[in-house]
Amino acid sequence: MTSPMLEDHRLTAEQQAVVDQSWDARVLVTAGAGAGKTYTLVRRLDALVEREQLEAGEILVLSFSRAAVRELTERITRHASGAQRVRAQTFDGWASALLRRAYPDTDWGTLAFDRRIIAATDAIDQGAVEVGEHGAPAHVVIDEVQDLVGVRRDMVESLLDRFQDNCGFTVVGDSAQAVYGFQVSDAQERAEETNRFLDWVRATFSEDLITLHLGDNFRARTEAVRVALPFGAELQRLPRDPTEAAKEAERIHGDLRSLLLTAPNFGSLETEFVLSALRDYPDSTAILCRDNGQALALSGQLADADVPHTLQRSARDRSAPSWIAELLASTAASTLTQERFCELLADIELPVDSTPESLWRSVRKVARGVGGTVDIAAFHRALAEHRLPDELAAAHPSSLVVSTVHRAKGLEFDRVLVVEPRVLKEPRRVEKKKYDYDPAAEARLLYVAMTRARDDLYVLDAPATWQLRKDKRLDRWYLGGRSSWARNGIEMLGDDVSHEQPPGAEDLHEDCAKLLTHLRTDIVSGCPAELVLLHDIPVAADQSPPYAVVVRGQRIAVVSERFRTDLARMLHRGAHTEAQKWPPVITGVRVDCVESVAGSSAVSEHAGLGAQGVWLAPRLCGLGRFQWYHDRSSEADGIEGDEA
Ligand SMILES: Nc1ncnc2c1ncn2[C@@H]1O[C@H](COP(=O)(O)OP(=O)(O)OP(=O)(O)O)[C@@H](O)[C@H]1O
Repeated sequence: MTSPMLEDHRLTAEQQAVVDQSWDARVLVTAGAGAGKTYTLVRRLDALVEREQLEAGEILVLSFSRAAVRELTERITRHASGAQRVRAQTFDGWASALLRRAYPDTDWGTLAFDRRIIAATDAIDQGAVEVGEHGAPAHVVIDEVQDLVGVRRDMVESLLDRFQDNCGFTVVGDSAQAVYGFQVSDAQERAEETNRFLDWVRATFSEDLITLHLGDNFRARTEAVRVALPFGAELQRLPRDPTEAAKEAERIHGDLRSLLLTAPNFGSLETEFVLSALRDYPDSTAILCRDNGQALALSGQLADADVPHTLQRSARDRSAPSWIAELLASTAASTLTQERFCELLADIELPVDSTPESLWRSVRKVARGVGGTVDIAAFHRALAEHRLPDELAAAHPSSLVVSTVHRAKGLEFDRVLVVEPRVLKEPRRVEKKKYDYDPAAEARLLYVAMTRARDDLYVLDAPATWQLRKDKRLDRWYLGGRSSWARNGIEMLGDDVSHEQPPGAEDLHEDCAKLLTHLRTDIVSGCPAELVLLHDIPVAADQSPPYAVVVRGQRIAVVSERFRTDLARMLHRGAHTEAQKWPPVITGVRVDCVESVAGSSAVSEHAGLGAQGVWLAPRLCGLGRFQWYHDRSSEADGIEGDEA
């Protein structure tokens, strides 16, 4: 998505002013969309290392999402010179690493994300940062501060507060792009969160805070994609009073929507002409949706029409690329030198845009061995504990991405198709004029969507999604039907495939090594898959029976306990006399990628894969559709009519 940005740009005077501040300066940078905030940050990192002589480890770079961190890391690799070793991390990634270092005996992996952040805030207050590997930071850089709300805001405030005597910072944000307020569930608290971090920075560091603004827009290369930019300033200035702000935001949303509807209409994904226009485009395209239900529906339509694309994952959905398992399985050594590491990678297919050297740098961040080597046991542990550096764990996007606007924040594409937004309705008066949606969030989302394009902005017909709903208990979308109890499909998530054993190990007749070769060589992203019921006996009282993951008639994995439990909860209809029925086949599933999995060496050895304790497994995505009859020709009846 950002690959065209290989060139180094000449900084504007405003950008240069950010870069030129000394290491101990407290700098707040505000700017609209596409003003070059992230780009300027990378150049600032260079200056901090080269001119201000800070060590890479003394600079803490934090951002909200893995996509943003990947973006920052890619830009550091491309544009930075001195700052090559500076490491950007998500707030959650940094907090987890801090806790593991400070309290190595606690199993932090079992704690919910927000609880970990709260524990990390406590750890900061107890002095855990100072005693860590790099000690107190000399400079903290934070991108996207507008999304710093709730417990994460508390954590960063504690951090800056604690080190304020001897630490500079550069915080960068655009309040017009604050779209993660929903992390705070209470509506009143959420309204109070808007601009709260920025207000805190201004109040706490009022004496020497340097406030700078970037006024240009460099992303938009055509007039057509600049239409939304003037609304940035209006969104930044929303009134403080919640009722007034809601009214104003509703007006802005209406204006943005009208403008979008004047953009060329791309049509509907049901038209062959539209599908081929997506297939044949050589540069990057994003289809931006209001919610994941729309994204699932559109991605399903593209998959049915064989249009290659990626469904953008959630920021928390981490997967480890397949080269890691292949590398670890290819050596019995306990440490690797850079030379040996690169030599082993020569025979392994690597992700686009990465080199053995860039991967070496990333791996060394979590598996530093003595004498400049990589420690294999530490690398294995990082893989098993899901704490690979963010840039390794983020999925590499394809040239066509279907994403929610939330997941596309901070990214840019040559061509953007925004799904036609709904008209915001008058507030329902049920609860004293309270809105059942957040008008300011809706307006900001539309602004973010309309400012992602470099060249072309289109409006895309909204797909029919009335049957798609979210099961909040499970945090999954499902395909409903006319009756409220209808359940005709289930959203596939990243951890729906069992990682307990290597694929095939549960079946004594299967040759696991052969199956892994099949996964490595024949299974590609986007492969259609189905889930096939293995037998009718539930694995446990609260779980469904097991399902096999089948691609082109071959079983390549089995589903996880999480999937079986969620399916059982989704299909359970309370006390009734009939025996629970399970869909014999679930179709419409796709392979998102083939990923690396770390497990016990005894398990891998037992499966005939050697003692390294690593293997490959498919990762699934898409909307699985329940086929209640073995006869596939009755698929349509199954989807609409047969409520489980
Ligand atoms: N001085 C410059 N001259 C030319 N292009 C620039 C300059 N600064 C940044 N750019 C380019 O402008 C585009 C937008 O920059 P960037 O993504 O850093 O903006 P941003 O403010 O972080 O965007 P947003 O907040 O909307 O995500 C990038 O392609 C970047 O390479």
